[in-house]
Parts: sequence; C-alpha cells; structure tokens
Amino acid sequence: MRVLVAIASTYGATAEIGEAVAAELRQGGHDVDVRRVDSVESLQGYDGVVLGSAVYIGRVLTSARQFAARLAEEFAPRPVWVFASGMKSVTAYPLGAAFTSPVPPPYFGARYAIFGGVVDRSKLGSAERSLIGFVGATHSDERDFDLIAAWSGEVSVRMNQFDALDRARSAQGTR
Ligand SMILES: Cc1cc2nc3c(=O)[nH]c(=O)nc-3n(C[C@H](O)[C@H](O)[C@H](O)COP(=O)(O)O)c2cc1C
Repeated sequence: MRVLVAIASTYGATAEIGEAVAAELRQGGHDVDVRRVDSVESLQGYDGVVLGSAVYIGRVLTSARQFAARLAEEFAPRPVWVFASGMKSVTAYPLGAAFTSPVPPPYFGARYAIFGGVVDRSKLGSAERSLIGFVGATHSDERDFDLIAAWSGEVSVRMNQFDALDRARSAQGTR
C-alpha cells in the first residue's frame, strides 16, 4: 500500500515517532512518505493515511484538525489510522483492536493510540514552562519505541489486509 504518514508536531518528538512508524511500515512492504500536515495539498497517490499529532493542553494540534477538515472529501475512501503523542493517558501494551484499527472521521474523536512523548524544558518559553506543570507533563522523554513498533506492525498487517481486499474487489469489477 502507498501510505502517507502525516504529522503535526511542534518540537519534533511526534515527527520522530512518525519516522519510526514509517520504518516499520516499510518493513511490512509498504511504500511510505512522512510529511508535515501543512505541506500536504492532496492525498492523490496514497492508498492509506496515518495521521499523528502532539497533544497540547488536552487537545491535538489545530494543524492536524485543519488538515483532516481541509482534505475531508479525499480522506473518505481511504483507511485512516490515528495516533497522538503526549505525556498523559498513554496507551498501555498490549494494544487492542480499538487502537490499531482504521478510524472514521472525526479522526481524533474515537479511540486512538497515545504514545509517550517528549518535554524538553530547554526548548520551551516561560509560558509553556509554567503550563507543563499545570497539565501534569514533566521534563522527560517518554517515547517507547518498542510499543511504537508493535503498533506500527499491527497497522502494517491491517494495511495488507485492506490491500488484498482492494485487489479482490478490483478483480471482480466491484470497485
Ligand atoms: C505547554 C505544553 C502543554 C502540554 N499539554 C499536554 C497535555 O495536555 N496532555 C498531554 O498528554 N501532553 C501534553 N504535553 C506534552 C506533549 O504532548 C509532548 O511533549 C509531545 O510529545 C510534544 O510533541 P512535539 O515535540 O511533536 O510537539 C504538553 C507539553 C507542553 C510543552
């Protein structure tokens, strides 16, 4: 499957998670591009999408929501997987199907995997530094790349199932 990993990231932690997801999908035989959400003008040429965003003050980034809204019509026929990176409500292993299945819109409305992210105080301004205590996020790197690989591996298998179904439908002329 030709896959777009579209990322909304302020300080780069989620972008690096996106690269790790892409590496695992490539291992599964998929052809993958990782791009910032703002730079994607169309989903033409992609069979599926992984959308990942950082969480700030209890919400995924506006750019991720805008991306989903802006290309809503193009998303419709494509399977979409969603993850977030944050320091709270991190999804535990083992991952259930609810976390590894493609999701319908609105993309951050249903259940989705939340991976531990990064808070690097040295990159933050004074307002953000005072906010991290308020939201309960602490200075650390909580990314679990084994968990991210496990999630991506399951997503990769599901993508292959979609691909097989798509081919079968095309062969029968029902697509
Ligand atoms: C000001 C600020 C607010 C944050 N608010 C939340 C939050 O509400 N919930 C959460 O889980 N993580 C929160 N985080 C943690 C970020 O989601 C985490 O650092 C994320 O990995 C950052 O990704 P990025 O480097 O791609 O921007 C916050 C971090 C900062 C700096």
